Amino acid sequence: MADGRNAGRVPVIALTGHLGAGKTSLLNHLLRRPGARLGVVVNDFGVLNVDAALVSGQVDEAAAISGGCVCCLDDAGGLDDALQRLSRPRLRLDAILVEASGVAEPVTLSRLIGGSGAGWIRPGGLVEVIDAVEHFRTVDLWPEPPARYAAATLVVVNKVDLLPAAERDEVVDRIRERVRRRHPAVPIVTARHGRIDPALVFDTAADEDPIDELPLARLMREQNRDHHDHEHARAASVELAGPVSPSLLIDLLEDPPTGAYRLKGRVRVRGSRSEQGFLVNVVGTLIHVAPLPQPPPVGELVAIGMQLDQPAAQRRLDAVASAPAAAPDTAGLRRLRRYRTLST
Ligand SMILES: Nc1nc2c(ncn2[C@@H]2O[C@H](COP(=O)(O)OP(=O)(O)OP(=O)(O)O)[C@@H](O)[C@H]2O)c(=O)[nH]1
Repeated sequence: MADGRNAGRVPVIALTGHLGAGKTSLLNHLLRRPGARLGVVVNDFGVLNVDAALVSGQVDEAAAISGGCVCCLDDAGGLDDALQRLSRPRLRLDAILVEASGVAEPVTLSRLIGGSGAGWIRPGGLVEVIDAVEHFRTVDLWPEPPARYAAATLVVVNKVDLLPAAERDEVVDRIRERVRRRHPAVPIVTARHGRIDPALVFDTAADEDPIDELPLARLMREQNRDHHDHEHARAASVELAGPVSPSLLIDLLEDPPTGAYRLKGRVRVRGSRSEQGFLVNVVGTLIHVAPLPQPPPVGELVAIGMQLDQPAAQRRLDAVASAPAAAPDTAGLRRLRRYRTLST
């Protein structure tokens, strides 16, 4: 999605989890992924605990919040300032990652990001990292599952390598069951050292991206080609040669294909006078619709998820691509504009 950088707001993704759950490991893993320009906000008293080479190579500007936990600051001024700085268009970031301190409250943090008036950003999801070994001793201690599960758009059950092999499935199932009780639809993946597929979290460069735009990315991509350290997400995509039906598009955004964690696209719709372009993004239940300066000559829709039912997702995307959109669909346009208004 080459012009997404210029047209869309920068997604802000929060990484939360109890002390020592593996947030920094997950952050480092994401930063190691070539092909994305990332900004990082940590509220760890200014200590950016990532490899210095990675920071200088891939992160354009790191903003650190001092003064403790972001969600405890009176006016969240620290977070807003950091997001303001990192979302400046000249940085052309693909995503901003906020690593919360181990005591941050995910529900509050998610509200702070969602309600932030800072810069050109949009909420990009909240990844809750769970320590599979310590979880029932530290976080999930009461009969009711913790409220923090409800704020997550993705749950990563980390440190599964430290569970005795004979107990692994049982413990992971128990965590899954507790999370599901609070948040039935949230995707849950397991990981070692936070190694999840970065495609779940942000857009990464495709092999066909121009070499001079992302030289470092290309280099690392080539180096990493045969080095698979995580399970890959599945994806389905479709090219949109013509305008789409806004009603069908919104139906898709509100009820994504089974197993789709992210859905994104650039589309053209027919208005009463002219065609308009929109950038759409779904993460979990977050829907974001932004106008594009120009309708894209050719659009696309992409669905991504670890447990994506790929053939079913392909059928849903193909249905949007092939449905006739000859006449302006007034009711659909109204629904699309409502999301656009909610997204600003
Ligand atoms: N064996 C194993 N160790 C892990 C895994 N993930 C993280 N660790 C280790 O656990 C420790 C804590 O991991 P971090 O990534 O620093 O955790 P954190 O959530 O950022 O910690 P705080 O910032 O202190 O809250 C580090 O020593 C990691 O190397 C994992 O999946 N397996």
